[in-house]
Amino acid sequence: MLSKEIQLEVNKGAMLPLMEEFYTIQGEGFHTGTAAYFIRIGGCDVGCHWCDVKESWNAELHPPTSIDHIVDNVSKYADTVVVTGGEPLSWDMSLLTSRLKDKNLKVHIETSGAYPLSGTWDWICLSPKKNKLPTETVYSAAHELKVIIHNKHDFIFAEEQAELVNDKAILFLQPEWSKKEEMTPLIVEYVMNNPKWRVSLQTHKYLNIP
Ligand SMILES: C[S@@+](CC[C@H](N)C(=O)[O-])C[C@H]1O[C@@H](n2cnc3c(N)ncnc32)[C@H](O)[C@@H]1O
Ligand SMILES: Nc1nc2[nH]cc(C(=O)O)c2c(=O)[nH]1
Ligand code: SF4
Ligand SMILES: [Mg+2]
Repeated sequence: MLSKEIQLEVNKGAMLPLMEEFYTIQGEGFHTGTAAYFIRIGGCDVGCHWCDVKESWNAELHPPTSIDHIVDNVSKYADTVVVTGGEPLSWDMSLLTSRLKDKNLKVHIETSGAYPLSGTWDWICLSPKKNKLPTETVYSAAHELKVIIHNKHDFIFAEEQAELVNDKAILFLQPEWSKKEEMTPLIVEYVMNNPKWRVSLQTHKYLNIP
């Protein structure tokens, strides 16, 4: 249990349950191949059975960390920071993103969109999940839509989500890692037949980097 004082700071978004931070190459989606500093915030109740960071789900396992501390570390590295999780929109992202913007950083988010949008973002990657669908605020602001393909039905889900996202969003299909041998060839064929979509791979996993 957090003390009342710390809980208040977390509620304001002045402290956040930080799981890990690392400097790496963005592995997925539109910005694949570019250097970025990742901040992974704990806490997610969406429950994707194939999630590759289940250790992030329980926020209580990750120490509430002041955003000043988080921001001080970031600016030593690249000019782009990616906030991910867990589900970062479980928390109020306003204070964190405004501090990052004060440092002239480009601020990106990886989100399921399951909670209303908070914060100011240069790039929003929306990866919608069937279990807990995105809120309208995220559909309308997303810059890219990245749908994970774990089985054939996910192509139908992808088309439904493409109808709901704003029409400027760039559309990606990404194989679920444990099914990649089966799904990647289907994605390749699908994108050739439906060229409004692009392929996204988890390239960091092929490169053996974080
Ligand atoms: C771990 S999530 C954290 C951010 C947010 N909760 C979300 O789902 O967008 C980061 C990205 O990894 C993707 N992802 C998670 N597990 C995956 C897997 N097994 N295979 C492919 N992509 C995966 C998610 O869809 C999301 O785009
Ligand atoms: N290199 C690298 N790129 C990523 N893009 C999105 C990631 C995430 O977990 O949100 C991720 C990640 O964990 N590592
Ligand atoms: S929404 Fe993101 S962090 Fe949460 S379970 Fe799904 S993939 Fe994992
Ligand atoms: Mg990842």
